[in-house]
Amino acid sequence: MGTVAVHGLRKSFGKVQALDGVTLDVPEGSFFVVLGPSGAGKTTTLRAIAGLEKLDAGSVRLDGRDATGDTPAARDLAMVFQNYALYPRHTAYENIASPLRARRRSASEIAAAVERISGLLHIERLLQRRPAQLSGGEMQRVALARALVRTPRAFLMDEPLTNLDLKLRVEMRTELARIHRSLGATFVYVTNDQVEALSMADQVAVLKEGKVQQVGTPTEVYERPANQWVAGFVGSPPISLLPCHAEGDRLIGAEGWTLPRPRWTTAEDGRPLLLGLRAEDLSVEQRGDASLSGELYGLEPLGDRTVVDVRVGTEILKVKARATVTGTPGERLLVTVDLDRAHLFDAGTGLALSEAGR
Ligand SMILES: Nc1ncnc2c1ncn2[C@@H]1O[C@H](COP(=O)(O)OP(=O)(O)OP(=O)(O)O)[C@@H](O)[C@H]1O
Repeated sequence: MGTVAVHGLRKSFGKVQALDGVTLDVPEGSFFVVLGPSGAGKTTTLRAIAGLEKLDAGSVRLDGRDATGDTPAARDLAMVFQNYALYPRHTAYENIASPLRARRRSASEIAAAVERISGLLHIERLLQRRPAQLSGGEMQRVALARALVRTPRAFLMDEPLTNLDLKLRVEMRTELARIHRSLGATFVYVTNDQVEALSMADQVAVLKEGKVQQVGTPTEVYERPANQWVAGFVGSPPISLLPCHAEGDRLIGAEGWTLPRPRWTTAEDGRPLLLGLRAEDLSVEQRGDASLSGELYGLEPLGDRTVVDVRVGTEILKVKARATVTGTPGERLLVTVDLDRAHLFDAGTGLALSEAGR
């Protein structure tokens, strides 16, 4: 077992509404990521699940049973935090074994559990060392092993990779996803890093100002953002959003450009819209029927590719191009648009328009 479900969570701190009706359903065994910017209410959600936060309203169900009134201990959940201090005088083995010792497990049971988790984290060689004899990355693995050595109902993880350098963080992402598969346990993982979320999650819940904006697989959240805000938060470089409206079979930009109206959109003529274009759905190197005219604003070389900033009226469009692309600021450019992959949002509500016709 290991399902976690929260319904209508509300929590305020003074004037701040940290949670404003959060409802989530975490399936058993899933890697469920709660993604949102700083202050969105991610940690508060996790603490509510763990029983560490007194709620104003809402319920928490664990394995289908109401656990809203249960103590943290009775919930049988493991919290994994950003900072995990190891006991400096103890070896890695003793550190990893400590949660099981505290629960008075037998020596043979402890040895088997430590051996298993150390194997998964590739730290068997380090077990007799003390923290001072470990590198930062090795310490992080030992700390993770200590958190994962138990088999609670679910693991609640609060940005556990934040304090690592970029290289190690990328490595640990792959490791955590692999460990999740091996353990088959339920992970509820909080992060503000969209790459982390998209690369590890089975399901992503996007949170903003205490409200769930969208829940879906990483592909759904990226390819079918529920609203303009999710479209802007998920994806790098950020999606370009251009004010426009439909008129007959054309889209007319506020900046004066026109494009063929995408076949799938149902928007009525004249309604204020935002056209969302991701950098990889735009090109300055190919020619197509649907194009926008602009001028080169800047180049951002990223090694494997270059992001070309193109100014269309007062808007800057981000376009992914080959690393070798060149140009001079101010020169005229045509940006080809893949309208089948474009997004349209209601400019008033920010909600994505129905894509039933796609
Ligand atoms: N104990 C507290 N007292 C007062 N305000 C709090 C408290 N805990 C959280 N808040 C406020 O509630 C809001 C949500 O905080 P929370 O820590 O859940 O956000 P978060 O999404 O985890 O952010 P971060 O990514 O920065 O950790 C924030 O505005 C925060 O300032």
